[in-house]
Amino acid sequence: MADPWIEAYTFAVEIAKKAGAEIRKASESEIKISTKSSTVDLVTATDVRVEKIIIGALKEKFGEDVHCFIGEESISKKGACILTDEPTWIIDPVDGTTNFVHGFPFVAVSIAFVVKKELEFGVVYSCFEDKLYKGRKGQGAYCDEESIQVSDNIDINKSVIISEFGTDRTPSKVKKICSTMERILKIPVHGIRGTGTAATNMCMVACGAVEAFFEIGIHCWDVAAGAVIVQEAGGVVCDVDGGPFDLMSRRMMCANHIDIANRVIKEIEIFPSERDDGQD
Ligand SMILES: O=P(O)(O)O[C@H]1[C@H](O)[C@@H](O)[C@H](O)[C@@H](O)[C@@H]1O
Ligand SMILES: [Mg+2]
Repeated sequence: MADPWIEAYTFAVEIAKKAGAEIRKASESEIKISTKSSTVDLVTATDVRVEKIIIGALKEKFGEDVHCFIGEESISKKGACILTDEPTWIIDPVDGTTNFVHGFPFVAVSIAFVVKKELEFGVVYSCFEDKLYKGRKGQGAYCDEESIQVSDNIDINKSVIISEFGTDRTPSKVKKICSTMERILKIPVHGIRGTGTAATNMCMVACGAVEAFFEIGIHCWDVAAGAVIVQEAGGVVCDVDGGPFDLMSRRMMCANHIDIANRVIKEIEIFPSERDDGQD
């Protein structure tokens, strides 16, 4: 059967690259910064503008009301995001806004497409590295035109794990994150890393540079595209308690192998995080 979403997939790649070029250009001028949920949750005029460019281009290509959209910058103004069975684009125009503001060169455009609540494809463009990662359900994962696979190492003592501190500085949460990091270091693992963008972190798992990445407090737009890419590269995506991955839960673990995921999960001190869809 012909792929019903091939045109959307191809266009997502095109528009991610265009968006990335806008971000690179914007990094050469003064960056206008504001804050969202906390004083360290940054947003710039570029985040808002690039999201408008992406959604505008998708509407022009596929029709104004044909698809639904969950975009980081449009949703954060409206509140909860509701995922329906309709074809839905999930967009993070600038994943790694703090990096963008500081000139730390890991910033990604993340675009995913979901139909009947199932991820169809994901595109992550790491725009300063000029690397385009993509994954299409059942058709593999690629970095530029090269097929990518997760690491085949299943020895936790020889692994590198990614996690992030996020933007919520509630003391009890920060304590749990630090304690989790300490427990993972003591396994011991070869190291803990973090690029400051969830989308890129997931691509690091997908291409075998690290064994696992997890975070509590991320949003659906940070991880939707990366989730398809990791799965299509042969990895696993699940909840931080080992249960099924839930796009709206703000919790995500991905790994090259379920055994690595489960070993790391043993050390994670879970803390509560409000869901993206506002449900309990
Ligand atoms: O840069 P944004 O799009 O805000 O996303 C980041 C997120 O806010 C942080 O919680 C994570 O730690 C980063 O890895 C993000 O990807
Ligand atoms: Mg993000």
